[in-house]
Order: sequence, then C-alpha cells, then structure tokens
Amino acid sequence: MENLLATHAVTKSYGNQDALHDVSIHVRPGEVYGLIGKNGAGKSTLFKVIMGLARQDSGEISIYDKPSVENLEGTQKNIGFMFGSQFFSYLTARENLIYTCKLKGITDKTEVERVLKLVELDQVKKKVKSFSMGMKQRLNIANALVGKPDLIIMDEPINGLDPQGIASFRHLVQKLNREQEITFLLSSHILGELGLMASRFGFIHDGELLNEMNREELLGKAEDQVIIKVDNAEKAAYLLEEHFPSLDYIVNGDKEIILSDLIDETNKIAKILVDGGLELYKLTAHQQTLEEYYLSLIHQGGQENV
Ligand SMILES: Nc1ncnc2c1ncn2[C@@H]1O[C@H](COP(=O)(O)OP(=O)(O)OP(=O)(O)O)[C@@H](O)[C@H]1O
Repeated sequence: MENLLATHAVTKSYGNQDALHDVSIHVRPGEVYGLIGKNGAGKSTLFKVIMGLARQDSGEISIYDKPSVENLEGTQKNIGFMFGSQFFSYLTARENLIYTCKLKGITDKTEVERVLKLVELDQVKKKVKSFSMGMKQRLNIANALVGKPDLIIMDEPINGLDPQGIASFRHLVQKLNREQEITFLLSSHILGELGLMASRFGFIHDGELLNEMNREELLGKAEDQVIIKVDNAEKAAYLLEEHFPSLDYIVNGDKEIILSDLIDETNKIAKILVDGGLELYKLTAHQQTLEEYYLSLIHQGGQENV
C-alpha cells in the first residue's frame, strides 16, 4: 500500500469562487504531512472534502488506495479530524471525551483514559474553561485520537499557540507519530511552523497544489543564492544565459534576478553584466530560508525555472 490518503484531481468551487483546482495530494503511512498555504488557499476546503463534509465537483479521494466514496464510514473511522475547538467549556477534559465516545459509538470504557494518558491530561481535573491554549490543543488531539484512527487531520493546529505551546505540540505529534504509528496531516499558513515537524510537504496556492516534496528535498531548496539588482533584469537574464546555458534562475520584477547556483562566480557575473552595458546596483550571495523558498514558489506558481 503506497498511500494512506490520496486526493486525485479534486476540484471544487463555491458558486463562482474556485476553491480547489485539480488537487492531488499523497499522504503515506507514517508521515507527518504539512499542507502549507496562505489564508484562502483552499486548505480547509480540501479537509472538508476529505472528511465528506463538503462535496467536490470532480475528482476522488482514496483511503488505503480504495475510493472513499465506497466506504465513507470506514474513512471516518480511519481518520481522526480536528477543525478548531468544539468543547463544552463547563465540562472537564474527561467528560468532553466521554461525550465524543458516545458520538462515535465507542463503548470501550478504557478509551477515554487511554487517550487522556497519551496527551498527558489524565491527572487534570479542572474544567476546560480554565485550560491554557496548549492544554486545549492537547485535548483537541485526544479528541481526534478517540477510536484509534490511523491518520489525524488538523486544520491550522498551531494558530494561537505561543512558542512554548508550539514546541510541546511538536513533541507530542512526533511522539504519537513514532510510538503510536499515527500519520498526521496538518495545515498551516506559515511554513516555519511545520518546517521542524513535518516529514513531507504539499504547497497549495489559490486552490492549486504547486508542489509536494519531502523534508530532505525542501531543505535542499534552502540553498545558497546570488541576488542581482540591475536596471534591466530581462537583459541580465539574457546575458547570463549566453555564458551559463543551464543556469537556474528567477526573474523577480523588472530589476531583480536570483540565481540558485554560481555562488563562486560572482566576479565573473559582475563583469558579464557590466561589459554587457547594464547598470549593476547590487550583487549579493545569500542563504535562502525555507520561508523565502516558499514565497518564491508562490511567486512562480510552482514553476522551478522561469
Ligand atoms: N462556504 C463558502 N462559500 C463561499 N466561498 C467559500 C466558502 N468556503 C471557502 N470559500 C472560499 O474558497 C477559497 C478557499 O477557502 P478555504 O477556507 O478552503 O481556504 P484556507 O486555505 O483554509 O484558508 P483559511 O486558513 O483562511 O481558512 C477562499 O477563496 C474562500 O473565500
């Protein structure tokens, strides 16, 4: 079995508003998959379609390589889903989870204690209304863990957490992933938040999946760059291509060009541009951060080469 969850060319619009266009993601067993996209990119809509809470216009969802449409109940059993907090604030964590068990038809009396222990809320007696954000998030995860799903989906789980809360959320996800073999599909609008946590990434922008890659590939993107500012970026690109035919570059606006190699050739680059009659304002070697890579990916609409 290759994919625990896959979407195949899923398209959905709300009236005239396109929310998803031909989106195919592939979540393999054992992964922590980070779906990264700005607000309005289509993340929540994709999760709703996966869970059968919204109906796609076209495309398919498969769970364990079988179409989910044939087995929606099975899908919901295999997937624990968390869309924001929906708890009764005047009840304790334990009481809220008893309620979740009832909703899911789970009669095993040990289930609530099992999930409370996993998120280390088993000793907490107070009502949810006096929980910190971090505790609420742990309760969210406990709620999704009820019924032993193989995959947990969480929409923007890091929103509103402080740095310490983010770190403990990350440790908990990694622990559950490692020790309980739970696969996670998490979304965020900030790559940096999931950058340390996810083992694979999907980048979504304006309803389209731009790219999927694993962590090693992504880290390889955070590479050295040469950033050049000139009076005419198109002409600079033309001149550089003449000298370096397989050059990997992006033209950013009409005055900037970014090269993803040639870090050791800055003197030669400067000479080519100046000899070519260009006004060279700036030429810097720079280590691109993951966030910058993500922004450049959005800017290019998923095309690695311009
Ligand atoms: N019920 C709806 N009716 C009309 N348009 C909608 C509806 N839900 C979402 N949209 C639109 O579909 C697009 C995708 O929205 P979606 O909520 O899936 O994005 P998102 O990536 O989850 O963003 P956010 O993090 O802001 O929720 C947006 O343009 C949004 O305005």
